[in-house]
Amino acid sequence: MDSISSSASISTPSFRCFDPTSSYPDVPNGGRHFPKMIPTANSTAGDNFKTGMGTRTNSEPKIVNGTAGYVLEDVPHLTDYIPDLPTYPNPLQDNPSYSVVKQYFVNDDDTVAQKIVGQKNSPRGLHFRRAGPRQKVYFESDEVHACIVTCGGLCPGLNTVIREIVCGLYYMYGVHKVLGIEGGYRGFYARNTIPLTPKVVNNIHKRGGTIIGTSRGGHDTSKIVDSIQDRGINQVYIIGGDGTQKGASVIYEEIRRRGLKVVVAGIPKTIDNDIPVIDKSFGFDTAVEEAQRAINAAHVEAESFENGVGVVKLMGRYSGFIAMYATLASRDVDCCLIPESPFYLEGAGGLLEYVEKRLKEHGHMVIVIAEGAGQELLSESMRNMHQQDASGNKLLQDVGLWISQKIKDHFTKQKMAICLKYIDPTYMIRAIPSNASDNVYSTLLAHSAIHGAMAGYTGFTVGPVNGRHAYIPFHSVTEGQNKVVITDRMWARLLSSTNQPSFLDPKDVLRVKQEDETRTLLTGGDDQA
Ligand SMILES: Nc1ncnc2c1ncn2[C@@H]1O[C@H](COP(=O)(O)OP(=O)(O)OP(=O)(O)O)[C@@H](O)[C@H]1O
Ligand SMILES: O=P(O)(O)OC[C@H]1O[C@](O)(CO)[C@@H](O)[C@@H]1O
Ligand SMILES: [Mg+2]
Repeated sequence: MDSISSSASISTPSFRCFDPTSSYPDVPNGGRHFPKMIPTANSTAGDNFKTGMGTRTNSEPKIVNGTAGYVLEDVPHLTDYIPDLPTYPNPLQDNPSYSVVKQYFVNDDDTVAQKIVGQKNSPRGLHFRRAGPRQKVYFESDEVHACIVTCGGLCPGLNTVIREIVCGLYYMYGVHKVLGIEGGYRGFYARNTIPLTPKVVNNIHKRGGTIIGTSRGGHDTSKIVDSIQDRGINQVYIIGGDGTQKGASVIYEEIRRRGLKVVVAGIPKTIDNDIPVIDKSFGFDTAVEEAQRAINAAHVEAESFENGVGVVKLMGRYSGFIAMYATLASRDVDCCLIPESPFYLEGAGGLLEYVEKRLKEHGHMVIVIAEGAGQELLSESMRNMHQQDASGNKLLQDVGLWISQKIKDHFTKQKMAICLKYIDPTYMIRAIPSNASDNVYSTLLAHSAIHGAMAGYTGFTVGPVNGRHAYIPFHSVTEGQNKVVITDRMWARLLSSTNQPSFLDPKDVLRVKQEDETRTLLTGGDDQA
């Protein structure tokens, strides 16, 4: 990367740090004491955010500009705020399994492009630091005290990620101290910890759920970092969705503010596949596969009865990827409804007209609906717009029940007998163990996170970008949401496979296209294949 010049916005140390284990009576914090910090000249840079300890300062994004429109969105490193840290040779170089690999270590300058489709004169665009083992590490094996926490909803593969962090640290880096934090973020200060060894985690990948438990809500940054500091933890692996990664980001900022040699590594989890930048989230494939079983049941029921209608509700709060992929894979679905594509019931081109047409032509039909679809149509009485869960996520009404009732009411009025079966497999598709490909994917995620942490990178989420694993700054994955783009080819494929109406008039199509163009310009990413 000789041609690359650093821009002025590269973050520089905000604090000089002292021994994290010592305490100073002159730094009060609710009766506890933290290592003394000396703010440096640029410690006021960045945006302010509030936590339990008052107004704090966010570190700035690390942006590196190169030639021909090359931009690197880099991740923080411990040496950004703790200069002169000693380094050690990577123990992997003596590992018999890995020493045979030609060029095992990743070149420090390697980056991964977010946009891989280009034209002759198009700018090179956004890049992320390539994940993988480095020649030098910033921790000695017996110095590492790692912890793992899982937050948010369940997802197939959670146990595999936990297993592979424990085994990877143990077998690749000789790290023997790993703690499981019980019950999500609040577990740091309100629950017990579980020592995790390769023996404890040996068989857990065959089970659904998470052996260390999870929760929503309960994110008290100060208490979490106090607990990290008190326990002498110096590598924090945080597995969770968009909310969790936001939580990880503020934990990282607080750790940095205190000047601690503690890395924070996020592993993105969400069966909804709604985390931006990364290709796909782990557990998604498994969930889609399981959803097929529900669709299959709905189809068998529907085709066995006169005017049979099968309705299947699948997860997907804001993003309809599970519904879209399950529909495309199944080929038995006549209509797929997702949050990104508004629809209407009555009148010409509406859903009820389509159901009637389909029943008259085929005698049966299957509808797949994502839980977040059509929420705006639910009547006021059914809506609970202001209800939220413990993490502040909007609570949704059961759109599957609602749409089933609307279809029944319509055909009662038409005096046409139908036989409707509603299947709600919601939790079944996320409470199962991961399939083979998600197991392998989860293993790679865990390994990428470990390599990054050992190499001193921090404040990052790991994930594949165009097939290559990369370290991605938290803000890149928390500032947006991955959604089905209904003007891209994948949704068109779906429409052509189901033959359903698009429910859009030409004006809507134009508006949606314009929104998508703005999105592509802002993110610099490619359209959905
Ligand atoms: N803005 C935020 N700042 C700090 N912590 C947050 C924030 N949003 C959510 N969290 C914390 O992250 C944890 C998980 O959040 P949430 O319940 O939204 O699940 P998630 O990680 O988004 O996963 P899922 O995909 O299941 O929704 C909770 O403990 C919550 O308190
Ligand atoms: O009932 P819970 O645990 O809040 O989870 C439901 C939500 O979790 C998700 O699966 C995301 O993890 C959403 O699709 C769904 O709305
Ligand atoms: Mg979420």
